[in-house]
Amino acid sequence: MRIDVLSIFPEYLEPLRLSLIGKAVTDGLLQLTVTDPRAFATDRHRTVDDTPYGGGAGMVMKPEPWAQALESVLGAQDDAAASRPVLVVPSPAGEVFTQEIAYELAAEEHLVFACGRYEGIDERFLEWAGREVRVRPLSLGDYVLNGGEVAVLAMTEAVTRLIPGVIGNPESLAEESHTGGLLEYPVYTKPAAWREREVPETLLSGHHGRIARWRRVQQLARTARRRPDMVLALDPATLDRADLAV
Ligand SMILES: NC(=O)c1ccno1
Repeated sequence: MRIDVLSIFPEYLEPLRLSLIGKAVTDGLLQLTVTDPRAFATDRHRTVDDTPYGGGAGMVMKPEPWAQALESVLGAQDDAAASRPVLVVPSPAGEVFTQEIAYELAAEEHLVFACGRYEGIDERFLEWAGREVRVRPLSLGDYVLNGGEVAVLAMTEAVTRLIPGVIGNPESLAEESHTGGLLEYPVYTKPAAWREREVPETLLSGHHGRIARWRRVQQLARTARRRPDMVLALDPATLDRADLAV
């Protein structure tokens, strides 16, 4: 997978060089670049924003530096790419990013993230880009950040960890929250007794069937308590008779 990030604060993306994502790059599982649209601003002050037409507070990012920054990374892509890249635009006005979308994006060959700032990027840039790429405004949630960089860090981690070979043990992906429509069960490790608190005895039983059942019940109960919306969205076909007895 190739990921290109467009940001006027490239240093914000340095954490992507660390840990599992950094290792995915060194292992050749991920190509990662960061491009600053300010490099394509032609005036003496390298201006990338201006006042909004129609008035209003704040500044809007000018389309031309973004268009040239996008052209520079599309020009560098492997022409053999089977499908058009996805341009993810982090925005509070976007579709809410979910684990399901993370899996969708992890299946793509080429992602470009455009980290807008201020009041956003001139809409004509997104319309123009739509000729070459699939534009996808995405939001981390119903709140507003100062820019897209923090969202890109989160989305990039959520996506790249799903790329085969990035996570050491792919089985650990199978029982995570939001996989299968439920939140994950509580986890425990040594010591068995800690500050007068014991590990649930089922987990010490060695009885795999009982342990699996206990975990499933915990998932259902935790999801019902914390995210009743997810329970309502469950596909009844994924529930078995024992689940309905919870
Ligand atoms: N909610 C978000 O993802 C966001 C991105 C930029 N500002 O807010």
